[in-house]
Amino acid sequence: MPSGILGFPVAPFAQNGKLDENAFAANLNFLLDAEVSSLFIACGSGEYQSLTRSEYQQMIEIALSITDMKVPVFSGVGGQLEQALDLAQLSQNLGVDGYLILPPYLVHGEQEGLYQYYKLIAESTDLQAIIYQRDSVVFQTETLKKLAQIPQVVGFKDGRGIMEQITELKQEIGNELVWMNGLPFAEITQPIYHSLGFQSYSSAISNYIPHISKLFYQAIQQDDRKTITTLYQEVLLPINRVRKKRAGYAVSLIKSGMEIMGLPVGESVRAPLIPVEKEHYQELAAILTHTMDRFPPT
Ligand SMILES: O=CCCC(=O)C(=O)O
Repeated sequence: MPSGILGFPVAPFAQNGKLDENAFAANLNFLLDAEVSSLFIACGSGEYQSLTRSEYQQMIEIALSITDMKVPVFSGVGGQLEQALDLAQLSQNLGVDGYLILPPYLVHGEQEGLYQYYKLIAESTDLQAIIYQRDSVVFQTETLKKLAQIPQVVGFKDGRGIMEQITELKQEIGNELVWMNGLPFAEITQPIYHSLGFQSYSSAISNYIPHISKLFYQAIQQDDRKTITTLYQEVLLPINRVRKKRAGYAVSLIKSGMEIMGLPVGESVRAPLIPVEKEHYQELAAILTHTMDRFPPT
């Protein structure tokens, strides 16, 4: 199971709205050069909800080809149950190492229903399965305990940030799972999650300023409070303030950050996401200019 900084590439779309395979490959190579511990393909930042089945397959095939087993590759599966089961099988057939099970869409489930949804998907293949708590899903301890008993279930990723709940989950279930911080801008809360024993997190900014991700991760590991505070004040909190200005900026701001840093991605996102507005784009550009001046990549 991966630990440390988890890479979550985007799904670049060309001017014609189609998946830009070359830009996607460039994003993957950039993340590999940044030494992320693993790649999570077609998840939230990869606009899972908007991909066609063939785009999904293309992204996984490109990722497996480029990584060439250098790092583990996980895919996103979820939403409508039958689609999730189909994509889980496709992921296994293509050769991924595991998948992140995203929540169901449109409906809120009772605990028993959530248990059955994640169990059916996790048991549908032999792959490593990571339970992703986000949006409509909040697990009770007993539910996650039962899921942790499923052999394929190896990890839990939190995207809700309910501190009391995840403290109890971690204390009650412990080392039966690998624990990951999966909040939209995980660096912001990672010092807290680290203290709870969550050693890994999905890093959106590793798509465009990976040296900051690594600097921050190392500062947390070494309890270097001075560096943590400096990065919070000068980089992370300013970016997060822009991210919070519009729904969906957790994804579209990644593409703008990559565009500003000269990475070939294009800014288009698929509805209901919206591209970053000019004013916010300029705010992010100013933050990144300051970031590169103050913390140049070594
Ligand atoms: O990129 C940050 C969050 C990534 C994530 O959890 C997802 O893509 O689902």
